[in-house]
Amino acid sequence: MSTGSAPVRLLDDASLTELRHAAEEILAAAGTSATSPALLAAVARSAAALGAPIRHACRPVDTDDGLFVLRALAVDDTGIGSTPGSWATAGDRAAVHDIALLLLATVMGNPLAWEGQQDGRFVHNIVPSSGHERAQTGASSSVLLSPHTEDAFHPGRAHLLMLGCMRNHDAVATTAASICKVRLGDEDLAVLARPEVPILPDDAYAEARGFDGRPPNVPTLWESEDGRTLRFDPAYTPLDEATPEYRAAYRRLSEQLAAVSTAVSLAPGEVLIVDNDLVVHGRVPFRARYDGTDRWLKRALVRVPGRRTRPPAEATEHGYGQAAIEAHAA
Ligand SMILES: O=C(O)CCC(=O)C(=O)O
Ligand SMILES: [Fe+2]
Repeated sequence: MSTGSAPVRLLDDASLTELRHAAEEILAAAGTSATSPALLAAVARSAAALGAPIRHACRPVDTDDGLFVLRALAVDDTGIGSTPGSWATAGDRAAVHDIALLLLATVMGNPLAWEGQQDGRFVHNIVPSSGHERAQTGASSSVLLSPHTEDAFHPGRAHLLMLGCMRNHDAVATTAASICKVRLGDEDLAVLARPEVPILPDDAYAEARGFDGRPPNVPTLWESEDGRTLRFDPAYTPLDEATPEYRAAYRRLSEQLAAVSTAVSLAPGEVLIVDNDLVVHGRVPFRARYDGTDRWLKRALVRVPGRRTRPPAEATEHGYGQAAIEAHAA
């Protein structure tokens, strides 16, 4: 792993003021960043009125890194208050940043929420939580969060993942590895395009994990109309059910991804945008503080209308009974 030099996109002062005012106005009217039809309508209206420099900064990923960092609203470390001890107690803390993230997400595409995750909110709080130190979810800390496609178990998963940093005193890095940088032989590519094993719902989805339908087998890597696409989550893939040939190809893919992995240590106000079809992300281990000064990220998920990266067979998957909710009507 190397310390990354992620492409950085800046916003000029006028655009930052524009974004902040838009977010503050919506928050003042709604009084909360929790999901409501009125909030989503206000976000849609306001996002449509944002100026050209913001739109330009939100253009699609345009390098082989499959990601970029956007310097968005400055974060007032005192003003946002202490880091919540879990997503469940975060409520409306730093809500203006929730709405700014939702505005940017709406410029990039259509924000996505899950009925079974974080109360159906469109912006999630990612903080280390006591008792979850070793989990393979955003709430963990002391273990490596393995590289994964976000919500890989589901056909409605996001095209883009956004991680906005509120606080990160220990410079804990998010990891990212792009399939564009991986070199695999034709044989491995062909093997990994076969649907041989399922990807099971991760621990953040209690209800989906109890779903009693048969898990569909899915490909790991394929060529789509819009290029090579990856769907990868080794921590939730029962590889022992795959053929030795598949396991070997999967191992080579994992090794290659590890070799090209970069570390992005976000500073407050920075938003990491990851293309979820090209890049797997994770996080290095760290020691949680549990004193109100812990690392704190805001996460948004985005569907990009018109993307042709998903195989037609995904349309028949049950998604383990989980409903993906899009913020704005198509
Ligand atoms: O904490 C991080 O840097 C990434 C966590 C993660 O995988 C996520 O929020 O989806
Ligand atoms: Fe993730």
